[in-house]
Amino acid sequence: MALSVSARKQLPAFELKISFSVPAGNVLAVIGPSGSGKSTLLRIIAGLDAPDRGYIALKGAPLVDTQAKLILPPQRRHIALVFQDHGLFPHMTLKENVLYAAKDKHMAIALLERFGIVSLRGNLPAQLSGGERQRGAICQALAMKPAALLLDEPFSALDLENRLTLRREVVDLTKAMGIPVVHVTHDLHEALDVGDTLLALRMGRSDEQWKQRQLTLLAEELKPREGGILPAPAMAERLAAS
Ligand SMILES: Nc1ncnc2c1ncn2[C@@H]1O[C@H](COP(=O)(O)OP(=O)(O)OP(=O)(O)O)[C@@H](O)[C@H]1O
Repeated sequence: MALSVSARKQLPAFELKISFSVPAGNVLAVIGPSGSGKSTLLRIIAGLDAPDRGYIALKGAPLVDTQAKLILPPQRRHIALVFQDHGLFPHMTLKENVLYAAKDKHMAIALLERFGIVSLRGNLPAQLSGGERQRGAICQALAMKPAALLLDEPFSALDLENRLTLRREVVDLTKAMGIPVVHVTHDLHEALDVGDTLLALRMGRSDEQWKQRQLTLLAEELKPREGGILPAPAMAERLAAS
Protein backbone atom coordinates (compact mmCIF):
# COMPACT_ATOMS: atom_id res chain seq x y z
CA MET A 1 0.00 0.00 0.00
CA ALA A 2 1.38 3.38 -0.92
CA LEU A 3 -0.45 5.58 1.59
CA SER A 4 -1.84 4.19 4.84
CA VAL A 5 -3.71 6.38 7.26
CA SER A 6 -5.10 5.63 10.66
CA ALA A 7 -5.91 8.72 12.71
CA ARG A 8 -8.00 9.97 15.59
CA LYS A 9 -8.47 13.59 16.55
CA GLN A 10 -10.96 15.17 18.91
CA LEU A 11 -12.70 18.11 17.21
CA PRO A 12 -15.15 20.44 19.00
CA ALA A 13 -18.28 18.57 17.85
CA PHE A 14 -17.05 15.00 17.30
CA GLU A 15 -14.01 12.78 17.14
CA LEU A 16 -12.45 12.24 13.72
CA LYS A 17 -11.63 8.52 13.57
CA ILE A 18 -10.63 7.09 10.26
CA SER A 19 -8.48 4.36 8.68
CA PHE A 20 -7.80 3.65 5.01
CA SER A 21 -5.12 2.80 2.49
CA VAL A 22 -4.65 4.16 -1.01
CA PRO A 23 -2.54 2.01 -3.36
CA ALA A 24 0.00 3.68 -5.67
CA GLY A 25 -1.72 5.23 -8.71
CA ASN A 26 -5.17 5.06 -7.12
CA VAL A 27 -7.54 7.87 -6.20
CA LEU A 28 -9.54 7.82 -2.99
CA ALA A 29 -12.44 10.23 -3.46
CA VAL A 30 -13.75 11.66 -0.18
CA ILE A 31 -17.23 13.14 0.04
CA GLY A 32 -19.13 14.35 3.06
CA PRO A 33 -21.29 17.18 4.33
CA SER A 34 -19.81 20.52 5.32
CA GLY A 35 -17.92 20.26 8.60
CA SER A 36 -17.56 16.45 8.49
CA GLY A 37 -13.77 16.58 8.84
CA LYS A 38 -12.58 16.27 5.23
CA SER A 39 -10.14 19.20 5.27
CA THR A 40 -8.90 18.27 8.73
CA LEU A 41 -8.13 14.77 7.43
CA LEU A 42 -6.05 16.23 4.57
CA ARG A 43 -4.29 18.61 6.96
CA ILE A 44 -3.35 15.70 9.21
CA ILE A 45 -1.94 13.72 6.26
CA ALA A 46 -0.01 16.77 4.99
CA GLY A 47 1.37 17.53 8.47
CA LEU A 48 -0.41 20.87 8.92
CA ASP A 49 -2.33 19.41 11.84
CA ALA A 50 -1.47 16.57 14.23
CA PRO A 51 -3.71 13.65 15.20
CA ASP A 52 -4.20 12.85 18.90
CA ARG A 53 -3.34 9.27 17.99
CA GLY A 54 -2.41 7.72 14.70
CA TYR A 55 -0.11 6.05 12.25
CA ILE A 56 0.47 7.39 8.74
CA ALA A 57 2.90 5.75 6.33
CA LEU A 58 3.90 6.46 2.76
CA LYS A 59 5.61 3.75 0.69
CA GLY A 60 6.03 1.81 3.92
CA ALA A 61 7.89 4.60 5.72
CA PRO A 62 6.12 6.11 8.74
CA LEU A 63 5.38 9.85 8.67
CA VAL A 64 3.39 9.78 11.87
CA ASP A 65 3.55 7.23 14.65
CA THR A 66 2.16 8.80 17.78
CA GLN A 67 3.08 5.76 19.90
CA ALA A 68 6.73 6.27 18.91
CA LYS A 69 6.26 10.08 19.24
CA LEU A 70 7.08 10.51 15.54
CA ILE A 71 5.45 13.41 13.69
CA LEU A 72 7.39 14.48 10.60
CA PRO A 73 7.03 18.16 9.61
CA PRO A 74 5.21 18.88 6.32
CA GLN A 75 8.40 19.61 4.35
CA ARG A 76 9.75 16.13 5.09
CA ARG A 77 6.66 14.28 3.90
CA HIS A 78 6.94 14.82 0.10
CA ILE A 79 3.21 15.34 -0.07
CA ALA A 80 1.62 18.00 -2.28
CA LEU A 81 -1.63 19.68 -1.27
CA VAL A 82 -3.81 21.72 -3.65
CA PHE A 83 -6.72 23.79 -2.32
CA GLN A 84 -9.64 25.42 -4.06
CA ASP A 85 -7.88 28.80 -4.08
CA HIS A 86 -4.60 27.81 -5.76
CA GLY A 87 -1.87 28.95 -3.30
CA LEU A 88 0.57 30.31 -5.86
CA PHE A 89 3.00 32.96 -4.59
CA PRO A 90 1.54 36.32 -5.70
CA HIS A 91 4.93 37.97 -6.34
CA MET A 92 6.25 35.19 -8.60
CA THR A 93 5.41 34.57 -12.23
CA LEU A 94 3.65 31.36 -13.18
CA LYS A 95 6.94 29.86 -14.35
CA GLU A 96 8.78 30.89 -11.17
CA ASN A 97 5.97 29.42 -9.10
CA VAL A 98 6.11 26.09 -10.89
CA LEU A 99 9.92 25.94 -10.85
CA TYR A 100 10.05 26.95 -7.17
CA ALA A 101 9.95 23.44 -5.72
CA ALA A 102 10.34 21.48 -8.96
CA LYS A 103 12.53 18.39 -8.83
CA ASP A 104 12.80 18.29 -12.61
CA LYS A 105 12.79 21.61 -14.48
CA HIS A 106 12.07 19.98 -17.87
CA MET A 107 9.10 18.19 -16.40
CA ALA A 108 7.86 21.48 -14.92
CA ILE A 109 7.84 23.14 -18.35
CA ALA A 110 6.30 20.01 -19.93
CA LEU A 111 3.50 20.21 -17.35
CA LEU A 112 2.83 23.87 -18.24
CA GLU A 113 2.57 22.76 -21.87
CA ARG A 114 0.34 19.81 -21.07
CA PHE A 115 -2.01 22.02 -19.07
CA GLY A 116 -2.14 24.62 -21.87
CA ILE A 117 -0.63 27.53 -19.90
CA VAL A 118 2.98 27.65 -21.08
CA SER A 119 2.34 30.84 -23.08
CA LEU A 120 1.28 32.52 -19.80
CA ARG A 121 4.47 31.58 -17.94
CA GLY A 122 5.58 35.23 -17.54
CA ASN A 123 2.29 36.28 -15.91
CA LEU A 124 1.81 36.91 -12.20
CA PRO A 125 -1.09 34.94 -10.61
CA ALA A 126 -3.17 38.15 -10.53
CA GLN A 127 -2.86 38.27 -14.33
CA LEU A 128 -4.33 34.78 -14.75
CA SER A 129 -7.93 33.58 -14.76
CA GLY A 130 -9.18 31.35 -11.94
CA GLY A 131 -8.91 28.28 -14.16
CA GLU A 132 -5.38 29.18 -15.26
CA ARG A 133 -4.30 29.71 -11.64
CA GLN A 134 -5.74 26.31 -10.66
CA ARG A 135 -3.87 24.69 -13.57
CA GLY A 136 -0.73 26.46 -12.34
CA ALA A 137 -1.25 25.14 -8.81
CA ILE A 138 -1.66 21.58 -10.13
CA CYS A 139 1.52 21.98 -12.23
CA GLN A 140 3.39 23.32 -9.20
CA ALA A 141 2.23 20.36 -7.10
CA LEU A 142 3.08 17.69 -9.69
CA ALA A 143 6.43 19.28 -10.59
CA MET A 144 7.54 18.50 -7.02
CA LYS A 145 7.17 14.82 -7.97
CA PRO A 146 5.34 14.27 -4.71
CA ALA A 147 4.99 10.83 -3.15
CA ALA A 148 1.28 11.56 -2.65
CA LEU A 149 -1.16 14.23 -3.82
CA LEU A 150 -3.96 15.70 -1.71
CA LEU A 151 -6.70 17.69 -3.42
CA ASP A 152 -9.20 19.79 -1.48
CA GLU A 153 -12.04 20.86 -3.78
CA PRO A 154 -9.47 21.85 -6.39
CA PHE A 155 -11.90 22.34 -9.28
CA SER A 156 -15.05 23.58 -7.59
CA ALA A 157 -14.64 27.19 -8.73
CA LEU A 158 -14.16 26.24 -12.38
CA ASP A 159 -16.65 26.06 -15.22
CA LEU A 160 -17.89 22.63 -16.23
CA GLU A 161 -15.62 22.22 -19.25
CA ASN A 162 -12.47 23.19 -17.32
CA ARG A 163 -13.54 21.00 -14.43
CA LEU A 164 -14.04 17.91 -16.56
CA THR A 165 -10.84 18.38 -18.57
CA LEU A 166 -8.66 19.18 -15.58
CA ARG A 167 -9.83 16.34 -13.39
CA ARG A 168 -9.25 13.82 -16.21
CA GLU A 169 -5.77 15.24 -16.86
CA VAL A 170 -4.88 14.99 -13.18
CA VAL A 171 -6.12 11.40 -12.88
CA ASP A 172 -4.22 10.35 -16.03
CA LEU A 173 -1.02 12.00 -14.79
CA THR A 174 -1.12 10.70 -11.24
CA LYS A 175 -1.84 7.19 -12.52
CA ALA A 176 1.13 7.49 -14.90
CA MET A 177 3.30 8.78 -12.03
CA GLY A 178 2.03 6.00 -9.76
CA ILE A 179 1.19 8.27 -6.84
CA PRO A 180 -1.72 7.82 -4.44
CA VAL A 181 -4.27 10.65 -4.43
CA VAL A 182 -6.83 11.69 -1.83
CA HIS A 183 -9.39 13.91 -3.55
CA VAL A 184 -11.96 15.76 -1.43
CA THR A 185 -15.01 17.00 -3.27
CA HIS A 186 -18.63 17.99 -2.59
CA ASP A 187 -19.55 16.80 -6.05
CA LEU A 188 -20.58 13.15 -6.01
CA HIS A 189 -20.41 13.05 -9.81
CA GLU A 190 -16.79 14.17 -9.64
CA ALA A 191 -16.05 11.65 -6.88
CA LEU A 192 -17.46 8.81 -8.99
CA ASP A 193 -15.56 10.02 -12.05
CA VAL A 194 -12.11 10.29 -10.45
CA GLY A 195 -12.26 7.82 -7.57
CA ASP A 196 -11.12 4.21 -7.59
CA THR A 197 -12.65 4.10 -4.13
CA LEU A 198 -15.24 6.33 -2.51
CA LEU A 199 -15.10 7.26 1.17
CA ALA A 200 -18.09 9.03 2.68
CA LEU A 201 -17.14 10.95 5.80
CA ARG A 202 -19.87 12.05 8.20
CA MET A 203 -19.17 13.42 11.70
CA GLY A 204 -15.58 12.25 11.31
CA ARG A 205 -16.38 8.60 10.49
CA SER A 206 -16.78 6.54 7.37
CA ASP A 207 -20.55 6.19 6.88
CA GLU A 208 -21.60 3.51 4.40
CA GLN A 209 -25.32 4.12 4.91
CA TRP A 210 -25.01 7.80 4.17
CA LYS A 211 -22.92 6.95 1.10
CA GLN A 212 -25.62 4.62 -0.23
CA ARG A 213 -28.24 7.31 0.37
CA GLN A 214 -26.21 9.84 -1.61
CA LEU A 215 -25.80 7.35 -4.47
CA THR A 216 -29.55 6.68 -4.48
CA LEU A 217 -30.29 10.42 -4.49
CA LEU A 218 -27.94 10.91 -7.42
CA ALA A 219 -29.52 8.03 -9.35
CA GLU A 220 -32.95 9.59 -8.63
CA GLU A 221 -31.69 12.98 -9.84
CA LEU A 222 -30.41 11.46 -13.08
CA LYS A 223 -33.52 9.39 -13.78
CA PRO A 224 -35.20 10.52 -17.00
CA ARG A 225 -38.26 12.65 -16.32
CA GLU A 226 -41.66 11.55 -17.54
CA GLY A 227 -41.47 11.55 -21.33
CA GLY A 228 -37.68 11.13 -21.15
CA ILE A 229 -34.82 13.63 -21.22
CA LEU A 230 -34.80 15.56 -24.47
CA PRO A 231 -31.82 14.78 -26.71
CA ALA A 232 -29.31 17.67 -26.78
CA PRO A 233 -30.36 19.15 -30.20
CA ALA A 234 -34.04 19.17 -29.21
CA MET A 235 -33.14 20.72 -25.87
CA ALA A 236 -31.13 23.44 -27.65
CA GLU A 237 -34.11 24.11 -29.95
CA ARG A 238 -36.49 24.41 -27.02
CA LEU A 239 -34.13 26.75 -25.16
CA ALA A 240 -33.66 28.89 -28.28
CA ALA A 241 -37.43 29.16 -28.67
CA SER A 242 -38.05 30.12 -25.05
N1 LIG B 1 -8.50 24.61 13.87
C1 LIG B 1 -9.71 24.23 14.30
N2 LIG B 1 -10.09 24.49 15.56
C2 LIG B 1 -11.29 24.13 16.03
N3 LIG B 1 -12.20 23.49 15.27
C3 LIG B 1 -11.88 23.22 14.01
C4 LIG B 1 -10.63 23.56 13.44
N4 LIG B 1 -10.61 23.17 12.16
C5 LIG B 1 -11.80 22.59 11.93
N5 LIG B 1 -12.55 22.61 13.02
C6 LIG B 1 -13.91 22.05 13.17
O1 LIG B 1 -13.82 20.67 12.83
C7 LIG B 1 -14.93 20.27 12.06
C8 LIG B 1 -14.44 19.72 10.71
O2 LIG B 1 -13.95 20.79 9.91
P1 LIG B 1 -13.37 20.54 8.45
O3 LIG B 1 -12.88 21.86 7.92
O4 LIG B 1 -12.40 19.43 8.49
O5 LIG B 1 -14.68 20.06 7.67
P2 LIG B 1 -14.93 19.84 6.11
O6 LIG B 1 -15.61 18.53 5.99
O7 LIG B 1 -13.67 20.03 5.34
O8 LIG B 1 -15.95 21.02 5.79
P3 LIG B 1 -16.22 21.81 4.41
O9 LIG B 1 -16.78 20.80 3.46
O10 LIG B 1 -17.22 22.85 4.83
O11 LIG B 1 -14.91 22.41 3.97
C9 LIG B 1 -15.83 21.47 11.93
O12 LIG B 1 -16.83 21.37 12.91
C10 LIG B 1 -14.91 22.64 12.22
O13 LIG B 1 -15.62 23.70 12.78
